[in-house]
Amino acid sequence: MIGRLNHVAIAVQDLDAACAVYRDTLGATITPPLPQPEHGVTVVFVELPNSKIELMSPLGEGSPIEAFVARNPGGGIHHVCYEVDDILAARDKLKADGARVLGTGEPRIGAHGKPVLFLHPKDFLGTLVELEQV
Ligand SMILES: C[C@@H](C(=O)O)C(=O)SCCNC(=O)CCNC(=O)[C@H](O)C(C)(C)COP(=O)(O)OP(=O)(O)OC[C@H]1O[C@@H](n2cnc3c(N)ncnc32)[C@H](O)[C@@H]1OP(=O)(O)O
Ligand SMILES: [Co+2]
Repeated sequence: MIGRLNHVAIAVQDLDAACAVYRDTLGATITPPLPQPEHGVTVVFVELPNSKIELMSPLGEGSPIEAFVARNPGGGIHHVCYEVDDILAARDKLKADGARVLGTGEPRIGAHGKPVLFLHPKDFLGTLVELEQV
């Protein structure tokens, strides 16, 4: 069901400092910061030849990454995002298998303008999983 790895996300408190690490120290190409108010984060993508790293910091009140960043003040890997062809079919299969789909259970538009859903980390080996329909 899952296809390519779309991105690995790293949550940080200070997005500028995180960008400096990837741009200046690691020599990567990064995109400009993109506020995602519906998701409560500001994101920057690090463009790699075979995938992407999503650097993100909390935006606004009640950000879903607030608690994670408080627990990991120096930053930490937050989620992995896999591509799927049909996000509703994937969701329905996962729900039937007992996986917890987060939020309302309805896909929302993510940072790439495509529908995304999140799956509870406790159901996937301690790793928060994002699905993106491509
Ligand atoms: C823009 C878009 C895009 O790419 O297009 C994005 O990525 S937006 C990316 C931001 N959006 C999201 O993450 C949306 C989905 N996420 C959520 O709804 C939330 O972050 C939850 C996954 C429900 C966690 O929320 P929160 O940390 O407030 O809950 P909590 O403190 O009660 O944590 C419950 C348990 O889950 C664990 N836990 C929490 N976040 C975790 C994570 N990222 N990875 C692994 N485990 C995690 C906690 O340690 C805790 O375990 P213990 O009970 O053992 O202590
Ligand atoms: Co993401």
